[in-house]
Amino acid sequence: MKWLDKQVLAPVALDEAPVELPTFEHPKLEPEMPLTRLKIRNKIRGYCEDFEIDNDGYKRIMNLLEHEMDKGLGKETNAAATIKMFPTYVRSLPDGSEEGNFLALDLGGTNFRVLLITLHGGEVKMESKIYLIPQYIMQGSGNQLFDHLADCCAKFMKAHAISHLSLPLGFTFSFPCKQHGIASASLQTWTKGFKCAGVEGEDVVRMFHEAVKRRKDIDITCVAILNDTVGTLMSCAHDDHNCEIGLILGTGTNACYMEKLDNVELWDGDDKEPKQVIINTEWGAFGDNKCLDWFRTPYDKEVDEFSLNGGKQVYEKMISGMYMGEIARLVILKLTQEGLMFGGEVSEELETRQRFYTKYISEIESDDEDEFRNTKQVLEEMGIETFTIEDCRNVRYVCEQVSTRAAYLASAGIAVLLNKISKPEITVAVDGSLYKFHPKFHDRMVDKISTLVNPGIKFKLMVSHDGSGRGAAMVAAAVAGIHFKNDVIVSDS
Ligand SMILES: Nc1ncnc2c1ncn2[C@@H]1O[C@H](COP(=O)(O)OP(=O)(O)OP(=O)(O)O)[C@@H](O)[C@H]1O
Repeated sequence: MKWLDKQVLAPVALDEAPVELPTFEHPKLEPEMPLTRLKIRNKIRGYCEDFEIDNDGYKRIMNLLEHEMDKGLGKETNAAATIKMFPTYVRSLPDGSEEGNFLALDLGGTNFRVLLITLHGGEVKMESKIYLIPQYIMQGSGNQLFDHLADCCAKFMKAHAISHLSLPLGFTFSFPCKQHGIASASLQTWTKGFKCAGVEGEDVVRMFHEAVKRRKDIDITCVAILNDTVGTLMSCAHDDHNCEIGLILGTGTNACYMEKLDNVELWDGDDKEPKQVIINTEWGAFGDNKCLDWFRTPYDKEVDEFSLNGGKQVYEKMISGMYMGEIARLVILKLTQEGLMFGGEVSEELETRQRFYTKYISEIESDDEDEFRNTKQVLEEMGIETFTIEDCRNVRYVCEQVSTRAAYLASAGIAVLLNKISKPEITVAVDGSLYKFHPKFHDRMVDKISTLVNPGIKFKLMVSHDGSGRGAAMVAAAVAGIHFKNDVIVSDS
């Protein structure tokens, strides 16, 4: 085993100035702790203190976010707004009586899925298959991407012996899009590692239909395009009628909510009842106008600099799974280079971009503090030859700082939406691996939202299972006219 059982202190270069005894609560300090370790912890805290934002700071972030959202909703101000607040053309929520067979596609992050969904008597049956999108396609041409999607659909339909059927399809496409109707959306900008040429500004439903036509062996009509936040909200609202917010905390982050039509100056659809529409906020772009620069750390700036979309998705880059591990890696690397961890020995893996996976943060924060079994495993995987229990404690501290800020930033966003909706009881549907697998994300969010939300609003965060598939089928059901019970579930412009 490479880690050291004994508390061997790493040789560190420290100045000899008198050290003030720390008063901080975490990491817990044993009274007999050697002074050198206190000094190291003090220094590590110094490097991490920019991740700590007090409640006044979070309230300031909320004010900024609300201001940006209002700009996004306003007719005159939308063009210059960073948060686009796209109306989705989904006007009301499912009631469980939707019926039929549907295809759904889910593209938006690490995987592409094709699903066959049956809605019947409030029950949902699903069969699905995940298909990889190779890196060369993620960053190739648009036609290549859509040909690949159509190819996966054809393979799936063949495998399920449904190639001869013409089923309605709901397409969950989780990138910032301006919708022109329920089945028409132009991509505004690629995010989350995608960069296919010739798609930005184009209608992605049209491009998908063209790819289907090019191959001639399948007949698919996309009747609805939606974002994964909308799918998440629809899927959860099927079971919980207080659900009015959809939140994604996965590769990226985004949220949608039900807004009154009166507040949506950009609305160009009909004004039938219910006078409301789901707004896809695309809040990941919050901060792209530099309004959050007052608390961004040098690590955030470096992550941005080395991303495919520099200067964009600033809020997303401080919250979501695609970036969180990388932020932690940069902090740990810096601390090691400063001689504060691992005896100053930097491994090749620690120097490699994207090598410290966000799932490591979940594993490390799940650890039993006496043993640090997961942390030791992660450090071994990171090629760290020699480390102490104190190093494990400090690595965990860094992970906690990075992930807590992410949870609190997402909480500030949710508090803004809860205050906007302002109903006595509101459920927030949440999906995404970061939220589902991080051991403390949910609890930290509940704590922080409780301190930030207006009094009199009760909220619940609820995991929404497979929203991208189920939600897409529910919207498709409404559009395809198979569901007749509701007057209007969606409306086309
Ligand atoms: N155990 C884990 N703990 C925390 N984060 C994780 C874990 N496993 C995966 N992730 C992060 O979650 C992201 C994947 O999210 P998800 O599985 O929700 O899929 P996605 O559809 O790609 O995301 P999105 O909905 O944002 O497009 C990865 O970027 C990864 O960093």
